Amino acid sequence: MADEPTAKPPTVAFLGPPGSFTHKAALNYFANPSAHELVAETTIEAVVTAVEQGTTTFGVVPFENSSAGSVQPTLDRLLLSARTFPGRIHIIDQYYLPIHQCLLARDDLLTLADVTQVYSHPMGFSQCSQWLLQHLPHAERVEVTSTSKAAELAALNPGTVAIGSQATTQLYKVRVWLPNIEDQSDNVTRFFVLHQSPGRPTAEDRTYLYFTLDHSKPGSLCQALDAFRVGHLNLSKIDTRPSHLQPWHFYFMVECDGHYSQARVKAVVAALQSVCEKVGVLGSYSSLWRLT
Ligand SMILES: O=C(O)C(=O)C[C@]1(C(=O)O)C=C[C@@H](O)C=C1
Repeated sequence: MADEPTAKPPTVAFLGPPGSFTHKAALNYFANPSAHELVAETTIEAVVTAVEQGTTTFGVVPFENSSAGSVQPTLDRLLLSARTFPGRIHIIDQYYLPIHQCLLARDDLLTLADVTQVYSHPMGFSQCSQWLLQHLPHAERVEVTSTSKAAELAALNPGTVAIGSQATTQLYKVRVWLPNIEDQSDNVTRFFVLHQSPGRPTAEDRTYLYFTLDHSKPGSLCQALDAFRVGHLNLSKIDTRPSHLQPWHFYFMVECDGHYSQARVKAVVAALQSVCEKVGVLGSYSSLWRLT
């Protein structure tokens, strides 16, 4: 008798290659390894595309870091998705991961003076900028798509090092030369979990949304922000990103209290719609700090 086809587990796309901090966040969040298949993508944009096109069930992307700020490729790609395919992608949860950066090197590199190039993700460089100025001012910085890609390259190229996670030492031929080189020891990155269906309300939620307005009208931003004051929704984050529609035109990306399914959030979104050119909701998720 032919074997029954076994149901494939849900897939989770993450910024790869394996050994990135996003990989660690995905492993921690989807803690039961046999219930999910983790799939490495080469860029943050590719993770979002996979969720958008339904080739993966979930996606995990870095959103912001406590010392380096917002992860702009994530903001821009989420914005593009919301504008091109409104409602296709939802942020359904957040996850916080402490980030400890290591200087990673091959076994044959013995003094810092011999380092010619340092590979890392732009956020890795930003989190270690003081350390780099002090210890490797002479080395060229080469930005790559992730800290695990950096480790992979440092393993292959003599004279180079990487800034990244200790986890890469089990995957690539690099060792931890120096641990904890981040400028702030309480360095934390917040990640978003993406899915095609919205998340259910919990006891305390936050909503991430965007709007744009007439930049030539005095007080238009004030009017938009006033909708949150009137609706008693606290704001926890605000960014501006270029709209790419015309020069010097921006989208505002805002995180506020509440779940989009609640009347109080819907009322604020309706108020925004009456004063803004465009408004969109990117998702609602628990405001709980889940940290390991
Ligand atoms: O390069 C990685 O390892 C990533 O997972 C990306 C990323 C980021 O974009 O912030 C994630 C966590 C750290 O803040 C550094 C880099």
